[in-house]
Amino acid sequence: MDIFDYDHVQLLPRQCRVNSRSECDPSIQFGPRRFKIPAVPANMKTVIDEPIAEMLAREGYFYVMHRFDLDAMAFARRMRDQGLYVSLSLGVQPKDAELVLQLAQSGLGADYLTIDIAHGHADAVERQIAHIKQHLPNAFVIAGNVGTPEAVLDLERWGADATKVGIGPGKVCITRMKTGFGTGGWQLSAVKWCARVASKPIVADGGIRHHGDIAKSIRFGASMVMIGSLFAGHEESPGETVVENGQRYKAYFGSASDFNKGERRHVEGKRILEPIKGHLADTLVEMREDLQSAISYAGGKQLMDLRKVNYVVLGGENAGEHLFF
Ligand SMILES: NC(=O)C1=CN([C@@H]2O[C@H](COP(=O)(O)OP(=O)(O)OC[C@H]3O[C@@H](n4cnc5c(N)ncnc54)[C@H](OP(=O)(O)O)[C@@H]3O)[C@@H](O)[C@H]2O)C=CC1
Ligand SMILES: Nc1nc2c(ncn2[C@@H]2O[C@H](COP(=O)(O)O)[C@@H](O)[C@H]2O)c(=O)[nH]1
Repeated sequence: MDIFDYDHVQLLPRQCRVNSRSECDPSIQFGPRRFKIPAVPANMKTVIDEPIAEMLAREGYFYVMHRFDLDAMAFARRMRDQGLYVSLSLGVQPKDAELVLQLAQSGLGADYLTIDIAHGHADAVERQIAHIKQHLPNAFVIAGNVGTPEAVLDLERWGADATKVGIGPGKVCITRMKTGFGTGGWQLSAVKWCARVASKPIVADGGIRHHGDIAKSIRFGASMVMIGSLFAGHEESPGETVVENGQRYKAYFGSASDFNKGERRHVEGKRILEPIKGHLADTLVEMREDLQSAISYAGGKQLMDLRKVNYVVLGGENAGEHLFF
């Protein structure tokens, strides 16, 4: 099995087929909608809040609202009142099953539902998918997180419309250190191996440190990329603003950290500070432009042309063994 992560891989250019990068289209059809870019801010409390969700929905980006201390029904109603799509997160507790019933009975429904727990290859996820499919059959269900092809096959068989791949590669993850498990350090390979067996879209979740990592995720089979830290340090980000030595930061903490949970039980996340790098809208534009450039290097015009390029794996004893022409 090839083992590599984002920093170990570089994509190889193919002859350019456009006169301007503006001819390259990085949009993606994901479930019932098409979005400007294949990237979504992580459904974490220090990454997304209601104003950011509204902005993303209005501007043609994908969003997944977090599920912590949120009145999800009120949020869904406000989105519907503005003619915006509804994309919520769910756990696997009775209150999450109850929310599905409330969304169905109120007629609000949901366009996207993301079942998002630490160990998504679980009976509780199978039950939750079945519950959603029974009561909200039109909702596009993303389920995770998982880190193996076997898990992807099971979640798809259970009815998930997309699976989210990534156990422990996140910047505020400590799962690997606390439990010894995960895809941290080889997330891109995990995406590749999961995508090989998948018959439905894969969401690559965690470990993205540069915009080019989005193109790499697409190359290895992802259709959407979930990103926490790169989105957490903006003026609009919901985390607390902290000033240290004249530099402004936003707090970014894991959903399984004691900061999010409010208790020290099964803590698998930490808190860090992300330097504030400007406005979210500007980063989204830059991400789109960088993807347009990437598609042009791929010798293509569409996002999926990225899948056609060769790559090299740098460094290590396997260096040079992965030149696929
Ligand atoms: N991508 C990643 O690597 C990780 C992401 N996270 C994120 O943190 C948030 C909180 O996660 P989580 O604690 O799962 O959410 P929840 O607190 O909603 O827990 C989900 C349910 O699954 C149970 N559960 C959790 N982990 C396991 C496990 N390893 N084996 C069996 N049962 C388990 C929990 O019970 P009990 O608590 O009693 O065990 C609980 O009933 C989520 O958004 C999740 O995505 C968390 C860790 C890793
Ligand atoms: N192991 C943990 N993973 C977590 C926690 N909170 C969130 N996450 C995951 O991280 C990604 C974001 O990763 P990044 O590298 O882009 O910052 C997020 O989408 C979750 O899947 C946590 O407490 N522990």
